Amino acid sequence: MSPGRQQARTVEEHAAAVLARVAPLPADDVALAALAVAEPGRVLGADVRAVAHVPPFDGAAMDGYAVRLADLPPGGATVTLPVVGDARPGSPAGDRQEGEGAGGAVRIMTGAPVPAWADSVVPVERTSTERFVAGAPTTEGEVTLARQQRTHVRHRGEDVRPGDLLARAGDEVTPALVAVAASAGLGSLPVRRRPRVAVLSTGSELVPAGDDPGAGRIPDSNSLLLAGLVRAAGADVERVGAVPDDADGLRRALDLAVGAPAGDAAGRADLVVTTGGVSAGASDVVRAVLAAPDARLRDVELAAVALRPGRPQALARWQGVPWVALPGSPVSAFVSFALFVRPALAVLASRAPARPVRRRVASAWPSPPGRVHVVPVRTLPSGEVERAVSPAGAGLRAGGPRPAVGGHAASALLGADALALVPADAEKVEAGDEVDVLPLGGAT
Ligand SMILES: Nc1nc2c(c(=O)[nH]1)N[C@H]1C(S)=C(S)[C@@H](COP(=O)(O)OP(=O)(O)OC[C@H]3O[C@@H](n4cnc5c(N)ncnc54)[C@H](O)[C@@H]3O)O[C@H]1N2
Ligand code: MOO
Repeated sequence: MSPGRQQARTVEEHAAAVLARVAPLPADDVALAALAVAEPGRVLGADVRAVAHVPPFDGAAMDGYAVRLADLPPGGATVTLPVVGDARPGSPAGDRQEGEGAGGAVRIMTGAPVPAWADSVVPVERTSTERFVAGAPTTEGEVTLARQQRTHVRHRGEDVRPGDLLARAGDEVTPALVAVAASAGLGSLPVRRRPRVAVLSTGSELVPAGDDPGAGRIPDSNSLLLAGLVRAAGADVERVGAVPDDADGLRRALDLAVGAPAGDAAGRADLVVTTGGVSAGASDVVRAVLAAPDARLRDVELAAVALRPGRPQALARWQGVPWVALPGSPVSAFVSFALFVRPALAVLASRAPARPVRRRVASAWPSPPGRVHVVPVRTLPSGEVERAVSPAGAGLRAGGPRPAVGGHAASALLGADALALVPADAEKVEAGDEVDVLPLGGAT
């Protein structure tokens, strides 16, 4: 289609068009220590299998004496055995001759290898010694003990064996997986690179947050919003900030945003997300850049999506990097991120995307038909949802009892934990209706 014409689309069609532009990133081996300390939430690029036995040897599960069951009388009668040695954690069981000490008792601490001839550990509190004194030399020459019900030996490989599946491709790396992988002989895991996302907002009215805006200007909130949402979705963010409505300025900012020159994958963005400038205005700079031929620009799609808020959308590639252009109104940008960008980040990272769930509505709200109406909601303790308002109720001021609606009324997001997706043909939402709700997973 010609880049000047908007294509009418459903939400699903536009989401599919975004996903068609991204693919899972490659996986690299990353050291377990780095995953534990600095890289939470990475996703596996391949199945993970154990390479070693856990436990790696037969070891004591109790502090006590390692003995041979055959040397203890059945029926609970006691026997006195000579103490023939010590086995401490970290000392190899193999440093004694095979069979050396057999018929005696070896003082053994939890985690130490059990001598090859022994098959049972009697806890110290069940013996004549009663207790070991930490740090003190152990000198007793003999010990009186009896056969126990349990052997208190952890057997080699009883938990994990080489080749056992520990986690599947697509699973998130958790602290427990890092720990179990370490025990099972691995030093690293194959994880997908985190997506790198460049975000920038467009608009000559924008000033950096905290600056005095002056007449007719407003603080740039979208580049902060997008940066935070990208981070919350587990990707790395490069925030370029706000760019005025000047086509050449936007082209330069896009060059900066995509990063290193084509061909140098390291440091290059995987996705560029912009806000603003996609509707029909004379100063809509994204539209202007998308309409003019440029060797850096490819695969332009302008879409009018049946979505409220968030109708005007655009897609392209800049220097080969997928570019998702969202509308500028803050709630429109938020909703568009949840519906179109977050799923793309899930594909890049090889994660399962967030799926809508069905929720009952606690109290009615109006819903203009014609487009999918996305409503910030909060979940009540009962599991029902109600329309979100800001903590101060500020959104309620505009039209009496009804919250202010539309792409500009962002304060309702402060009270939201999910987005209700009301179908395009619904004229109202009544208490007791069930609606699809997309959980925000803490990312608002
Ligand atoms: N004639 C038409 N006008 C508009 C249409 C249309 O179809 N025909 N669509 C409307 C809809 S729907 C939306 S949504 C907006 C989206 O327009 P743009 O993407 O071009 O966004 P802007 O015009 O740049 O900004 C819209 C609004 O949001 C404020 N804004 C923009 N960027 C930021 C930012 N970084 N931080 C805070 N606020 C921002 C901006 O000042 C405007 O108030 O177009 C409608 N118009
Ligand atoms: O669709 Mo606009 O995104 O109404 O606010």
